[in-house]
Amino acid sequence: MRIDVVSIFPEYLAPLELSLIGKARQDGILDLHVHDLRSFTTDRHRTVDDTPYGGGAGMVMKPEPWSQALTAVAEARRGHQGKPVLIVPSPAGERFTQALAHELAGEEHLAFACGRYEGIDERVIEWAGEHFDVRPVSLGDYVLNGGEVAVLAMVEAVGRLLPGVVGNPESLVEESHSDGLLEYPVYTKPAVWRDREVPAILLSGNHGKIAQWRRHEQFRRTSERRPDLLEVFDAGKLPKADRLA
Ligand SMILES: N#Cc1ccccc1Cn1ccc2ccc(-c3cc(N)[nH]n3)cc21
Repeated sequence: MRIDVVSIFPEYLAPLELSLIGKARQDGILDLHVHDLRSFTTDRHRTVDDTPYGGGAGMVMKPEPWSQALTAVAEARRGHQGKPVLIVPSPAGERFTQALAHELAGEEHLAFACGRYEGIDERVIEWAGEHFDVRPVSLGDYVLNGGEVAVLAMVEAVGRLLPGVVGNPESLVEESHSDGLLEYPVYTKPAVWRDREVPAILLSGNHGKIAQWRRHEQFRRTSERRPDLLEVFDAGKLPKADRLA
């Protein structure tokens, strides 16, 4: 997979050189390119923002540097099938979920446009639709100062799903949200720590009972912490009788 990220703070994406994503880049699984939006400006001051039409606080990102940057990104993949996906982090986007991470992990090429200030001139989003499948995406119902933090999270969530990135693919199966539920609690040595014991069932060696206990814990946790997920789960999946299977 190729990933292009455009930002006025390219150094914000440096953490993507570390750990599993960094190794995926070294292994050639992930081909990540970070572009400084200011390198696509033409004025002496390398201007990327201006005052908003209609007034209001803050500044808005100018359209022309973005069109130059995104054209360069689209041309980097010319000749490949279909339109690349352009993810535009935004408080006004569709919610980023594990399901969307899986969908994006199936793409050949992802581009991310990191806005700042009060956002990117809306005409860029409209124009970009000629060259990309444009997806405004929200990390959650809170406001960040820009798109970079959201891109770090999304690149990690998508990258770890690519074959060969996570050592044991089995670990991707039972984690939170993979089956619509939160994951069960995990424990390791010592068996007793500060007078707190590991649940005895986990030391029993009875794998059927352990699986049953873990499933029950998934439902208990999800019911306590994210009852909204249970509604979705119930609407779409197992009959109640199997819920604690
Ligand atoms: N746009 C905007 C905006 C609007 C009002 C106030 C502050 C901003 C800052 N901002 C500029 C770019 C940008 C990108 C993504 C987010 C973002 C995503 C999630 N999930 N929260 N915040 C915010 C971003």
